[in-house]
Amino acid sequence: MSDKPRHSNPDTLFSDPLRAPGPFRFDSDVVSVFPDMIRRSVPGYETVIAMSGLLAGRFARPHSNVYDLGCSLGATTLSMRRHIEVPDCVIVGIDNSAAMIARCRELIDRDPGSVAVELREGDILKSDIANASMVVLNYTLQFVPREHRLDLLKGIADALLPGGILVLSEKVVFPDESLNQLNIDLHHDFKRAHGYSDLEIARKRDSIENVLVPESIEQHRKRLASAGFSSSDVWFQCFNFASIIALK
Ligand SMILES: C[S@@+](CC[C@H](N)C(=O)[O-])C[C@H]1O[C@@H](n2cnc3c(N)ncnc32)[C@H](O)[C@@H]1O
Ligand SMILES: O=C(O)C(=O)C[C@]1(C(=O)O)C=C[C@@H](O)C=C1
Repeated sequence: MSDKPRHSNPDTLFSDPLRAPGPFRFDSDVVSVFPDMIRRSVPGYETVIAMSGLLAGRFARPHSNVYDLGCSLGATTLSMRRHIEVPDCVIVGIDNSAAMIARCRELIDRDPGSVAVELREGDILKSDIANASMVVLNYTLQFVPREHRLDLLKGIADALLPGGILVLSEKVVFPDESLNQLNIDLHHDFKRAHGYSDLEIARKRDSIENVLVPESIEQHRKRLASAGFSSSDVWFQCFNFASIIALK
C-alpha cells in the first residue's frame, strides 16, 4: 500500500535573496521542484495522497468517473489508480498549468497501471464534471478565487452519483487567534525541520499571499452544506492543513 518515493530536484526557488519572488505561479520552475516542495511544505501530504487511494478503492463505481481537480503531477491520480479495481472507471485529472499537465502526462505514461486516465489542461471552473463516483480537490480549492468556490462545489455535488464522495484538502486558518498563530508557527517549524531557512520561509509566505487564500474548517463545512452535501467532517489534520470528506 505504500507509495513509491517521487524523485524531484530539490526546491531552492526561494533561497536566492537577490531574486524578487513575485506572486506564486505553477510555472515550469515550480514543476521542476514540485514533488520536493510539496512534501517539505505540507504536513501530512504523503498520508493524504495515500489515503485518497484507499478511499478510491472503496468509492469508485463501475462505469463512472473519478476526478482529480488540480492534479499537478498526478500524485493523487496515481494513488487512486493503484487502488481502483472496478471495471470501466476513468480517472480524469484536470489542471490549468500547461507545464504541470505536460509533466504529469509523462509520469502517467510511465506508470504501469491499467485503469484509464484522461488528463485535461483546463480551468476546473469551466470543466465538464459528470457521472462522478468520487471527486478530489487536494490543496486546490485554496487557489480558486473565493467568489467562485461555492459554484464549483455546487457543480461537483450535482455531478456526484448517489453515494458519491468529495475529498477536500486545504491549508486552513483558525478562528481563535492564539491557536491560529500556534499552528502557523508549527507549520514553519515543520518547514525548518525539512531544511528550509527562515529566509526561504518568509519569501514563500510573501509569494503565496493573496494567491493561496485559506479559510477555516467551519467556513468549508458550511459551504459544503450550502453546495448540497448531506454531511462532512475532518478525517485528517496536521497543524494548519486539514482534509475533509463530504458525502452527497
Ligand atoms: C498545490 S497544487 C495541487 C497538488 C495536487 N493535487 C497533489 O496532490 O499533488 C494546486 C494545483 O491546482 C492547480 N489549479 C489551481 N487553480 C486551478 C484552476 N482554476 N483550474 C485548474 N487547476 C487549477 C494548479 O495549477 C496546481 O497544479
Ligand atoms: O503554505 C505554504 O507555505 C505552502 O507552501 C503550501 C503549498 C500548498 O499548500 O499548496 C503552497 C504552494 C505549493 O504548491 C506547495 C505547498
